[in-house]
Amino acid sequence: MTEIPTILKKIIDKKWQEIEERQETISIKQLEERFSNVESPRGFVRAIEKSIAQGRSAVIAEIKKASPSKGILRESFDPEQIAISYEQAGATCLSVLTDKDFFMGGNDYLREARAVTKLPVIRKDFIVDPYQVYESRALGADCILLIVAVLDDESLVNLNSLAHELGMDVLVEVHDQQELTRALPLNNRLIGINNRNLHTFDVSLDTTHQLLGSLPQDVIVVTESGIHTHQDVAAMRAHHVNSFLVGEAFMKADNPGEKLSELFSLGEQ
Ligand SMILES: O=C(O)c1ccccc1NCC(=O)[C@H](O)[C@H](O)COP(=O)(O)O
Repeated sequence: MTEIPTILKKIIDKKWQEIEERQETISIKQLEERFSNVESPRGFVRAIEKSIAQGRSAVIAEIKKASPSKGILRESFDPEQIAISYEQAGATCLSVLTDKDFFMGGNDYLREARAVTKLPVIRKDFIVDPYQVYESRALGADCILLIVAVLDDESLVNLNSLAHELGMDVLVEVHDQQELTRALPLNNRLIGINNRNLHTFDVSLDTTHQLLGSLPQDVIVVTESGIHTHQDVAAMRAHHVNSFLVGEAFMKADNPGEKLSELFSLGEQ
């Protein structure tokens, strides 16, 4: 029987094509030459540590116009305005989707959002090749996402080391025990537990609750996807999960920043 590719496989196939095309336009050497024109990374992990030390939830507020599972999330989409509203509402960091084909994102959105705030920004994309790590740094990203499900062990180690060498932080994302076992030897400070199964799109917050017991004390857990209510936030905080990556709930609100304040009551913690 022919294997039916999941959306994740389609995304990764398309990524390799995109990388090939971009390399023809601009080389790694040229990307490196751009580093001097972008501000040094802002300290993504440091900002999260600071929020947690102050007893606040560290909210990584996402800017995404669309997603494969939900289609268009927000018709009126202005990354600069959204970024400003998140910063005013007390977000700790920003997450900007740069994938164009499946999320209607863009590299310019990252540049624009970062330029109008002081917040550290993660480039939310599907990173599979060193070229994209250089590109992320040249864009001004403060952190990159590495999704364990789409990387073999060697690539995971190499991409993680390269990002750190270039001064960026890394959010290593897992969804199950097997992926977590592969992620732990990296000794990364930040581990994201994605509550969304990227093959089926099923979302369950139990994913975070179930994996928590397998994490060392010194790891900061970021719970990702499917956070919509006060109860969702409270259940995580009750288990000492204080870092949240939230997209859809904010993107569907008239005012994303107001929704952030309402969901996290940041002034009151
Ligand atoms: O969201 C999708 O449909 C999706 C499909 C395939 C790969 C990744 C996908 N999403 C990335 C994310 O996990 C979310 O953007 C992020 O965690 C925020 O989730 P949410 O708050 O549920 O928008």
